[in-house]
Amino acid sequence: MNALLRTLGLVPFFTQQLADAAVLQERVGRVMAVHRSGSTVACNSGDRVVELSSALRRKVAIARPTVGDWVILDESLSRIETVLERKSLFKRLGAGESNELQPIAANIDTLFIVTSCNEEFKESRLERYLALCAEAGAMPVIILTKADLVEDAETYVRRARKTKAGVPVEAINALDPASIHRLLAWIDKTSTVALVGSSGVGKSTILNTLAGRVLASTGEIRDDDKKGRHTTTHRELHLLPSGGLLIDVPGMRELRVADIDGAIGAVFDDIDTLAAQCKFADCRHETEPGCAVLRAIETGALDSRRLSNYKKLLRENALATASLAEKRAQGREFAKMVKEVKALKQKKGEP
Ligand SMILES: Nc1nc2c(ncn2[C@@H]2O[C@H](COP(=O)(O)OP(=O)(O)OP(=O)(O)O)[C@@H](O)[C@H]2O)c(=O)[nH]1
Ligand SMILES: [Zn+2]
Repeated sequence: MNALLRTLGLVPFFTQQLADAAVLQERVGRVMAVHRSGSTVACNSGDRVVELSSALRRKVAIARPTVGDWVILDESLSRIETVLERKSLFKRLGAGESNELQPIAANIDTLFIVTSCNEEFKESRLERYLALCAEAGAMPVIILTKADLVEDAETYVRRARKTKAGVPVEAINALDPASIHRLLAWIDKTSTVALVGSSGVGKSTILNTLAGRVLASTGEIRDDDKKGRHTTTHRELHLLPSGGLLIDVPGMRELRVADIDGAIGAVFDDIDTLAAQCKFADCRHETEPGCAVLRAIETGALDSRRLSNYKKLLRENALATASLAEKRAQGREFAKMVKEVKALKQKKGEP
């Protein structure tokens, strides 16, 4: 297989989808960035800014290419014709009118959930990210920055570990390159890692140190242009000198998602296991007698905060799922109406 494309993360999962070797050599590429004027696609012959084919433009948002996608270009290498099946996908429900699912980043193998060892640290936020990660199909790693500023970083590590059984947790000082380089253990040569986390937790610092150059501005005022901080606003894949790719995903915290109760359940499987022992099969773990979940809270085995957050995420998801279902039903109604009008016109002999 081609070395460059492999460096960009082209693994058998994608090559298996390509029947034609020539296409593989010439027309396959990875979407490195999406901007207003088009998408930057890296392929064998270099980077090109391309448009979407008219067929792709007509498709629903979720089927259109996003950063991280593997695509096939047309023969002139100026348009994306096909989006290959995705290994994983982060998506969100568009706000307001366009209440439809939009792709955020595709083919992410590992999600670095970045938070810091101070009052910014919140288990509930971690649980939300973990559910989004499970839904997308990526592997989570929790990164605790600013471990150098506290005496009890271990306390934060313990709290982070409790958000999901088995989730890896790394405490680092993002200002110390040696500390950051420990993260390379989680970045394979062909894997793609995304960074998420609140503003100021050290995402740009991690990105810049791993990339070995300044890609994103950090919170400090830069001497060279005195421009000061500007928050990362676009999503772009960066190739790391040590192998692997990294992307900063801004604004993922407010991702509204629907249809993810399975992924939420995967994060809170400890509560589901307890719930199986409740006296009533439909126990809501509120005031019911014989509730194993409430008993676990009483004995201190389970945090009441965790149960509240579980219920909150399920409620939010139910609301979003209902609005998405409504939108889909409206779409179907509209399509039916168009069909009926057409049939009527045909009957009347109108064009
Ligand atoms: N002492 C210490 N400072 C850190 C650490 N990580 C980040 N900082 C500092 O925290 C500030 C914010 O870091 P950034 O890397 O800009 O944070 P960010 O997550 O990229 O923020 P946004 O771009 O707003 O999303 C900078 O001044 C960093 O130098 C750490 O582990 N230890
Ligand atoms: Zn119960």
